[in-house]
Amino acid sequence: MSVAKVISTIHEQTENGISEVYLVACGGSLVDMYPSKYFLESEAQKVVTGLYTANEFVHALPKRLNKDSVVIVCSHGGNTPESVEAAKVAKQRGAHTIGLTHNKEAGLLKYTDHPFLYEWGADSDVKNNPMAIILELVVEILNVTEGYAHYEAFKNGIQKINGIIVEGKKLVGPRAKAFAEKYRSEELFYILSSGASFGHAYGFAICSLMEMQWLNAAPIHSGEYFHGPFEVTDKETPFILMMNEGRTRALDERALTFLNKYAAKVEVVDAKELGLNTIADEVVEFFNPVLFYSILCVYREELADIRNHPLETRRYMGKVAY
Ligand SMILES: O=P(O)(O)OC[C@H]1O[C@](O)(CO)[C@@H](O)[C@@H]1O
Repeated sequence: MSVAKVISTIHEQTENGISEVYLVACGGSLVDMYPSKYFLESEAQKVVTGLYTANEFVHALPKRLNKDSVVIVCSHGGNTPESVEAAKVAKQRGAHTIGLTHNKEAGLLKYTDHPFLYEWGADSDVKNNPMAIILELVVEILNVTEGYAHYEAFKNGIQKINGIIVEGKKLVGPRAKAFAEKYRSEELFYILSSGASFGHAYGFAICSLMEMQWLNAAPIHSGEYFHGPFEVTDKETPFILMMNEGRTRALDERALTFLNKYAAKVEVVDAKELGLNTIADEVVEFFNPVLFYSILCVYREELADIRNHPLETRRYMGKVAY
């Protein structure tokens, strides 16, 4: 079933229209949901949104959850116990569950009213990857519940984003190599961004650097940088700044101005330079994280290569009990 059909079907089944959207997952899958939380919190006047790591959803279930709620659960492998349990709990409460996974045998599907088996891999069009599908789901929810004035502009952006990424990857290829060469021996990185992309600052820190490279890392919201974190700025500490297109660019620019003055190890990934501004102004900000995820994959691959630490290497995950 298409995204639009799934949402209209759910909407017709509700008593008073969809009232809440809960976005629930773990790790990288949770990161993919952040742009949708940002979108709904920014654009919706009535629909309430919650973003939960799955185990917190299970242990601290929101009281608002009801039969007019939509719970979107994403699990790449489809069997993360916390995520499967979250879908089960949501279903028990009578909510409408949408499950996204790359595994057609996923345990998650047992508790999913509306499944999406998505594409994955470097060759897939990003509009068929979970981050874009979840964004489309929430755009559709907003459109059926309250109406969304920039619906067509958003749809247009969805058609454009993969082409922008293909060109962007070519542009950053040599830079990512130089980045890996320069930073190969660093053990700590701070990752800055804002708006819809803050989730990806968090994701690059916890998944790409901590999980996949066993490096220390922390995300910093570009706005929050001036409210504590900037005190650690010096010429030795590396910062990666993802600069957004759209309303929160001013926050990223302010951070850049300070970093240019007081830091020396600053890597900038700029959505404007990468051509994101060909997407309409009203919706462009929601596409920043889709771009940054793919572009930062080029950086992490170069880093993994030069450090001789494959991205799949794990010490604990799938090896010990936890
Ligand atoms: O998306 P899934 O399969 O539920 O996996 C969640 C897991 O995947 C990762 O995001 C990436 O390996 C882990 O952080 C997390 O434990």
